[in-house]
Amino acid sequence: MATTTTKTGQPFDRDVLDSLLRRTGFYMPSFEIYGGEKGLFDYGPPLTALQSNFVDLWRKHFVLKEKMLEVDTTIITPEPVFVTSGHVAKFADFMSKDPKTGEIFRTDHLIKQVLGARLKADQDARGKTIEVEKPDEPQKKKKIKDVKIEKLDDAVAQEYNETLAKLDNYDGEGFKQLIEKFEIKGPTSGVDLDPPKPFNLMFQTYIGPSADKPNGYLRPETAQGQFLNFQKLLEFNKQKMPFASASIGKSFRNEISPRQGLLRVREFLMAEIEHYVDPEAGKKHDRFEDIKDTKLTLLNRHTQLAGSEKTEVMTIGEAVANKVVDNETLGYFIVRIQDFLLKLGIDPSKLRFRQHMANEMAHYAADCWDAELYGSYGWIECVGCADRSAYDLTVHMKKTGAPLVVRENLPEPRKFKEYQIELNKKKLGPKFRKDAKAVETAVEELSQDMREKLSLDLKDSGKITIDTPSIGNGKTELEKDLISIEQREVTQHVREYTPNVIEPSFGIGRILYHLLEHTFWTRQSAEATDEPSARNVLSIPPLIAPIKVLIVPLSNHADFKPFLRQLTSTLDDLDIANSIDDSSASIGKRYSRNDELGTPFGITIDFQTVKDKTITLRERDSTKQVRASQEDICHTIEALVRGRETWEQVSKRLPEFTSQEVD
Ligand SMILES: Nc1ncnc2c1ncn2[C@@H]1O[C@H](COP(=O)(O)OP(=O)(O)OP(=O)(O)O)[C@@H](O)[C@H]1O
Repeated sequence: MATTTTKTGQPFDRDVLDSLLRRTGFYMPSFEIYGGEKGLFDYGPPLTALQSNFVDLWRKHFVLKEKMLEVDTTIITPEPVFVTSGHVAKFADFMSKDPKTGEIFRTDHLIKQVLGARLKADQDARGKTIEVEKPDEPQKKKKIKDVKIEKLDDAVAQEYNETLAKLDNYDGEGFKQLIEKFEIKGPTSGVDLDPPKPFNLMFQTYIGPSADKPNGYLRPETAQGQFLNFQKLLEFNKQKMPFASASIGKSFRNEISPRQGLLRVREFLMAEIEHYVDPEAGKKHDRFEDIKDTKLTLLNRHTQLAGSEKTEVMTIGEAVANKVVDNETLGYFIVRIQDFLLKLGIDPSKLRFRQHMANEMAHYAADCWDAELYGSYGWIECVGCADRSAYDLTVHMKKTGAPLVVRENLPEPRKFKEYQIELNKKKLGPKFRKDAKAVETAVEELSQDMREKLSLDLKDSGKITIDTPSIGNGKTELEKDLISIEQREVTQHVREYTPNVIEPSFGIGRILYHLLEHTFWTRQSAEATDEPSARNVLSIPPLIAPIKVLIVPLSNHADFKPFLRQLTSTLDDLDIANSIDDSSASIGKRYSRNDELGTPFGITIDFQTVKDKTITLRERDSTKQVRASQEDICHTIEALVRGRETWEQVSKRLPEFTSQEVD
């Protein structure tokens, strides 16, 4: 477990938070009464409400503010879509099997765990001090290093750290070599592991009753559904570029070994944006100027490749100008992601953006940064922000023929020279028969540079050789009676291009779990009660707290009932989630239970209320209270929940109320 502290500087204890979350019904293992199923969790009322508030905030922050086109596409996806997108071939993690115990591990996680444990043992051995008596001064004790067998050679420890810093950069062969080099064995058996094998993470399924073999998948991301609707969305946007689509929905990944609670699950809610941008305009962003001075904590790929995790703080303006971040649009979204996470209540000191290393990125991606959050599981990717170039739209267009392109009328006709190819189809068909189409496609895909080179070859030798990976030995020869390549002047009135895509991709469960870790702390000064958990607090910001106000009557006295009814109905009318606790527990205990649920405000109704219609308002983190009329308190709560006023401002404006009875 990584070391982390709460906002008050106390060591964070994951077991305490976990037991709080389970006891108060934030989440529970799915199918628990059937024994449960790894990597599947149900959210109870507090976490479901928190998730809804997250989604609401996300829609306001991104979809509404950025005028995105939100879509809701299907989860069940026919196989050809994921064959074309490359997921069937490549959406895999490497797994290592222990031949003796049958246990299966995700290879990179196993290596990380083993090297991490060795480094920890090394640190313990180096840092541990034992006390020995100096023979000449028996009364004085001297601290010496306890050199244990676990202590690593300096060079080895450094190599371990360097390997861990760039672990995401390895593939199957690389992992195999690491396992051999570092002598990593089955953790329980101690025997050699089978060589790492790729395991595709998609769940396969049968669509319809007549399928005799699996013919579909549950989507592992929402992105493809958005890409396939590109043409319709562009039309909806009146052909105007740039624009973005967005989608919030469930995704599914058959994770090899889901062992990190809510962080690695097999079914999870994602929120994804696909922002389409003209690559020729340098991926500039209209509002970059507004955010260019925002500071970010960045861990770039060069630092990681040098075996270090040292971050640097710089403005996004500097990062883009120095090409640390590839372009303005990518930079704009990195800043908007940071703004969102901070609004949510993420601790800024536990947020960094890490750049992907070359091998870690999909081969088509131009640049990719993950928002990583720090917690008891170490640094964890919670939002990916990738420049996917034109890859997805291009492959789907090639496969289906659908014009997933932008066509723009040029203000002035554009004249330029290009190499054009003509094939003699009368001869091509009979010569290549079933392969003729593949040859034609390979020719059409030749770049202008290649066409120029081949036109010279054709002139010199009367024939050319092109790459045709799906035919014979992968090369095809074409003689000049089959093909001609000429440079011609072209006048263009309409420009046609495939947009590039910048994709911020949020895993909602991972962010929510970190929010809970970041906002959890234990109150030291509370009164002792007979509940062991009484002092735990979740300081979830009012904006997204599941319930905003708890209403507590001093007792069950009938005189309090009309006030309860009136208050709850006023708060309901203001759209402020509230609950009533009229149980017989002491007011202090009732508030403590709600501090654990992250409820930011509490209202007490007491005999003073009956006399003068005033009520008290308590703030969760400070436990301070103010007293005012019902109307004033309800509007104050509204201002606090909508972020129009802070508690500091309220506590200066309204008279403080002190009562031993309440906290
Ligand atoms: N198994 C999972 N459980 C929960 N959230 C997930 C899971 N896999 C991915 N996510 C979330 O979806 C986001 C986008 O997915 P992406 O494909 O970039 O993740 P990834 O790189 O595959 O993650 P990892 O390397 O941790 O498996 C991640 O940032 C994360 O928040």
